[in-house]
Amino acid sequence: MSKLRVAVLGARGRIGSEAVRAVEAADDLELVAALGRGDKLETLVEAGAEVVVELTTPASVMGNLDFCVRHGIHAVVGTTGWTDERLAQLHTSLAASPRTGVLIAPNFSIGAVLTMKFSEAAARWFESVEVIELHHPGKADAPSGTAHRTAQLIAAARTAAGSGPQPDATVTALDGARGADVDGVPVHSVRLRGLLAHQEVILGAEGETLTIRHDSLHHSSFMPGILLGVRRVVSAPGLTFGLEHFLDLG
Ligand SMILES: NC(=O)C1=CN([C@@H]2O[C@H](COP(=O)(O)OP(=O)(O)OC[C@H]3O[C@@H](n4cnc5c(N)ncnc54)[C@H](OP(=O)(O)O)[C@@H]3O)[C@@H](O)[C@H]2O)C=CC1
Ligand SMILES: O=C(O)C1=N[C@H](C(=O)O)C[C@H](O)C1
Repeated sequence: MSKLRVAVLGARGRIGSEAVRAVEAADDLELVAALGRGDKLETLVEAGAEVVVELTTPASVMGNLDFCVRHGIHAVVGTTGWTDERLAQLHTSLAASPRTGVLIAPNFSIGAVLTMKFSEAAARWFESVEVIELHHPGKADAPSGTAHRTAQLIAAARTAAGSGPQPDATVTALDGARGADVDGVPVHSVRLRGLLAHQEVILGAEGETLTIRHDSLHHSSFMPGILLGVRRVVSAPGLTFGLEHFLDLG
């Protein structure tokens, strides 16, 4: 059986360099290009890449995806910074290339995907909920894409359940003390030497709290999800948002 031809964009970065090693180690995949900033995207076409793994920066991802989609190259995207406007732009590009698949995964680790699922399921049962994400100090964006998505899912679940606004009697606060407001859910970002990628969702009701915590201790935690995405995206045309759509979570 022929191997799937895979390229990595952001190949010299923290997660990109790990992805290069993971693709090289997979028997059914062939690494045909490993590009960093300044390298020509045309190399992807010359190398015959069928799938690109996009792990760059929010400033680069849209241009890279536009090129891939125009050339019918499927993409597995871990880069953060997704807004409704950006997703709408991507939908428009994909409409002109209907056989191309793009997976955007706010987080490729199974534990993080489950954290989002569990938080969404728990949200309706608790009056209060806050998200704390903790990352290495080299991270460019805050809050993390995972925390943003988690808060959106929690907020949607609360709305669907008819939950009211969260109790909070704060009258005065220093700027930032109550975190960022994502659809009514406070999200707090910690940047600390020694950490990699961690998240806690704390839910509270009268007399009890529930804490759902996930820790990525090494970039290897993201690799099974990236490889699954690469193998599945070739037969999933259009936009898939979230790795959970490629997992059988019951
Ligand atoms: N979904 C998930 O599970 C995960 C997502 N991420 C996300 O992935 C992204 C990268 O994270 P991380 O590896 O830590 O960041 P790094 O800064 O370590 O890596 C990004 C790399 O992309 C390169 N780059 C920038 N622009 C381009 C371009 N146009 N073409 C090719 N390469 C480019 C950078 O080069 P230079 O250094 O020269 O600027 C750098 O080497 C972030 O958005 C992060 O949040 C990270 C981990 C897991
Ligand atoms: O930059 C990182 O490191 C990570 N980015 C993603 C995010 O913003 O959620 C995924 C994971 O948290 C690691």
